Amino acid sequence: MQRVETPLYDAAQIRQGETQLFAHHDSFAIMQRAAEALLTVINECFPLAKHLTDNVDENAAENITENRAENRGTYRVVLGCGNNAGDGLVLAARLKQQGQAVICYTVFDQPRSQSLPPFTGDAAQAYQMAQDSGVPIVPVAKWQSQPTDVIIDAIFGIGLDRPPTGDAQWAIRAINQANAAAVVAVDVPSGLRCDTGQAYTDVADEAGDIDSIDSIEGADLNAVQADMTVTFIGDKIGLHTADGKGLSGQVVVATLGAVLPANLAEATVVRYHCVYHRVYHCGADERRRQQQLNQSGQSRQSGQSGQSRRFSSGNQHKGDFGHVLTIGGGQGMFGGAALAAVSALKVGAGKSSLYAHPDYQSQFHLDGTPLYEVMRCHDLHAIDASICFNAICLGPGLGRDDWGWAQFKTVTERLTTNQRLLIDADGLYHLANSDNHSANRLENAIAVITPHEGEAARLLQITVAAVRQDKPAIVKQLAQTYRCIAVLKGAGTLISDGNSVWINESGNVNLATAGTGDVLAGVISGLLAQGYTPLDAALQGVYRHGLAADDYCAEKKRHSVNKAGGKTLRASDLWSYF
Ligand SMILES: NC(=O)C1=CN([C@@H]2O[C@H](COP(=O)(O)OP(=O)(O)OC[C@H]3O[C@@H](n4cnc5c(N)ncnc54)[C@H](OP(=O)(O)O)[C@@H]3O)[C@@H](O)[C@H]2O)[C@@H](O)CC1
Ligand SMILES: [K+]
Repeated sequence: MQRVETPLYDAAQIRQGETQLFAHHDSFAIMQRAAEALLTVINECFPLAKHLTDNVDENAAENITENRAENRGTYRVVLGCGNNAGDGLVLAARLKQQGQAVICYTVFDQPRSQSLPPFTGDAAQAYQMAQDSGVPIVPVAKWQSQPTDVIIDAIFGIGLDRPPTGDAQWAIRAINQANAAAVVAVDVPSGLRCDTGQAYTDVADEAGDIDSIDSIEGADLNAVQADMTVTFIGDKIGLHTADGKGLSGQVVVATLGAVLPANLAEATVVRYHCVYHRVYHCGADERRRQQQLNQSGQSRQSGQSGQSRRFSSGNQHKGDFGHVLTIGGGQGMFGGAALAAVSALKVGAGKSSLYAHPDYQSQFHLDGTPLYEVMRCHDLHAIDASICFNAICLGPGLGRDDWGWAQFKTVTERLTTNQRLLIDADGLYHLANSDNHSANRLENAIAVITPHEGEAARLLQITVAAVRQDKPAIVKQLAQTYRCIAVLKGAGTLISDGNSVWINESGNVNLATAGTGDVLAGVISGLLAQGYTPLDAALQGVYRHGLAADDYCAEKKRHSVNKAGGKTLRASDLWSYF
């Protein structure tokens, strides 16, 4: 499988790109290029309204009908006070020149002196251009809820540095509630922090305790929900993770002629997706090499592209594909461990064993169905995990009680060098509560940890709100602190080896369902057992897990961003799509 990576940048790096551009080009010409890129995308993607609802006031409907009869669209451009607004103003002028019905709304007060333009620099020139083209420019107080083809959000771009308040906040809400066929964000959806993907909210951002997601769940986002974002100079981190993944819609990059560093090592964060070759063939030499690696317990060197050690000569034994031991399933919590153990098999592990609470030792069942394919492990002390198992998956449904803690201790105290280990769920709870000894032992193991935001907060002894403030930095910190590969789960899941950060492209809101994390733990463990490096196992596991959810949605004809909020996926549904 080949991994395709594209660099993502933060605002400071984008500003460097701007500086390079301005050394050779007039800055207003660059703004015009930005507007031209917006115009092209809007004309191609949203050629007149398609989805106006019936629920509109009559006058507005007449206007729309009139415009439609003349083959004209209606466009509303909402302006802030900086160059993001400048882009919007030039776009408005160009739309007007094309004969479209366009109106601009300003969210900031007009200057006290009417002789001064409300904008400065390039945005002032853009304002003049829009006025000369006859574009009406009115305060946002005149906003009426009437249907529109396209709303263009040009309030804030990379210059946003504090929560939107007053008219800006009001305008963001108005855009989100508007009856528009599409909302196009200029550069960045307003209210979204482009470096981290965290949106401002209507409640204090510092709210939230360690491990408590609920305390800040449900806050209204104070940011524009876009269908499409046309972003300039280079692609931005915040458009692909955390709140940004859902708020940005489809992202289109217009470089405007800027050349940012192509060397991925220079970019702090990359976005990736994987290209699949469904059948892996390899010759005798490769098989021999894989056997040697197996025997020595060494990991395969990772590269830009990771190839599976699986091969399809048709002459392999199930032992050739790795054996996973899942340790979990405390009292009343068997389901998570079972999901993980089966998932390891679904991604190609040869064998899967499960060590669970004695309550479950007689027979393994999931939803009433016996798990024939999962073997029982009876005594953790009696095994030498490094010999019997190629990977250990520690934590799904383990429980936070004494039994769970005892199993955690048994495993971590017996970790041998190069033991392949994934820690998830309650395993992470115990890791956070154990002394540094356990973290140090992870250094010797080939380890992957898979926390969600709450677990990450606990592992770093900070609040969930602090995790959300900068997830790219947090995932790196997790990898460095625990000396392993860290996977920070959520929209736009992040993976880090302590140096670089990857953002996964696959997956959708349906994955926010009980048990999907257990499936991911099993998937990554299954790949670890097959000989993937921990980084490849994490990257490919997260990608394949997301892709399975995307395939599920495509098949059920349910879209990944479901504005109605309906979620129908059950964790075990993913198995059919691996
Ligand atoms: N330069 C280029 O090459 C190109 C630039 N381009 C475009 O320019 C955009 C960047 O423009 P920008 O720097 O003027 O910042 P922008 O995002 O418009 O914000 C304006 C000002 O708002 C203010 N402010 C911030 N937060 C606030 C808040 N919550 N509430 C109220 N005010 C707030 C803050 O000013 P302050 O009030 O702090 O003085 C800030 O400076 C970029 O995203 C792209 O679209 C493209 O044309 C491509 C070429
Ligand atoms: K914007």
